[in-house]
Amino acid sequence: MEGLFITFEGPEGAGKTTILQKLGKELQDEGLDIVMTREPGGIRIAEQIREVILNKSNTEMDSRTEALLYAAARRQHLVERVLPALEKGATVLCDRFIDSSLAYQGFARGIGIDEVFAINQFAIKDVMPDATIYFDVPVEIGLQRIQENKGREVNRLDLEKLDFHHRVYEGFKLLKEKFPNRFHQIDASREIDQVYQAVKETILKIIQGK
Ligand SMILES: Nc1ncnc2c1ncn2[C@@H]1O[C@H](COP(=O)(O)OP(=O)(O)OP(=O)(O)O)[C@@H](O)[C@H]1O
Ligand SMILES: Cc1cn([C@H]2C[C@H](O)[C@@H](COP(=O)(O)O)O2)c(=O)[nH]c1=O
Repeated sequence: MEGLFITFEGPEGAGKTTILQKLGKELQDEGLDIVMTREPGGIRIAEQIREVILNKSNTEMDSRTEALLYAAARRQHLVERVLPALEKGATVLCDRFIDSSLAYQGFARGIGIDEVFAINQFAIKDVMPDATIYFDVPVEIGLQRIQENKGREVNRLDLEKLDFHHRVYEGFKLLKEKFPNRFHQIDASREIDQVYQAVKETILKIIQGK
């Protein structure tokens, strides 16, 4: 049996983690086989790589090193967590995946979307998401939300200049155009309950249409 691989993508503070956790739990309570996970991280080795990438003191990190570390964490997480879940027929909800690398490292860092796609092909072979829930929110609103979230630790990428975050947003816009069938855009600037309902309806349709 083959499961469904659904990724959540978008700029900082869009609400991906909050909605993924709440919806995943609700769907589990309804009896669906849901696996919730995140990138970079989700399993021990990838969490260790996450610490290296996001550590605020690693300011000297080269962009290509950064791209390779994300791809390495992705490979390990895919093999250890995502593929076994898909093989047993689960629906995997994953907080970020390859599109974040394409938007952040490929576009915003300026390495190039095609080049970053190529190193990720080495990591993921042909495993792409079945669907991507894209949380569309203006950069300033997302950044304000994370500033107001006092429980969240500020990481190295949060500290990038506003211009970088605008390029990330532009990068995601290009990806929406490149993958129109896979990307399901949600207006994430709305009240959290409205965003939640929209994401839930979208995901249920995807699961029912499987
Ligand atoms: N629609 C919303 N309206 C207002 N606040 C929101 C909304 N969605 C999420 N938040 C709040 O914004 C903050 C960031 O949310 P969350 O961590 O879910 O975003 P994220 O997309 O996972 O961010 P990042 O990728 O930067 O970690 C949290 O404090 C959360 O409670
Ligand atoms: C997977 C992935 C992530 N990033 C960036 C995006 C965020 O700034 C951090 C992850 O933090 P979060 O709070 O868990 O969202 O990493 C990236 O630049 N490239 C990637 O491939």
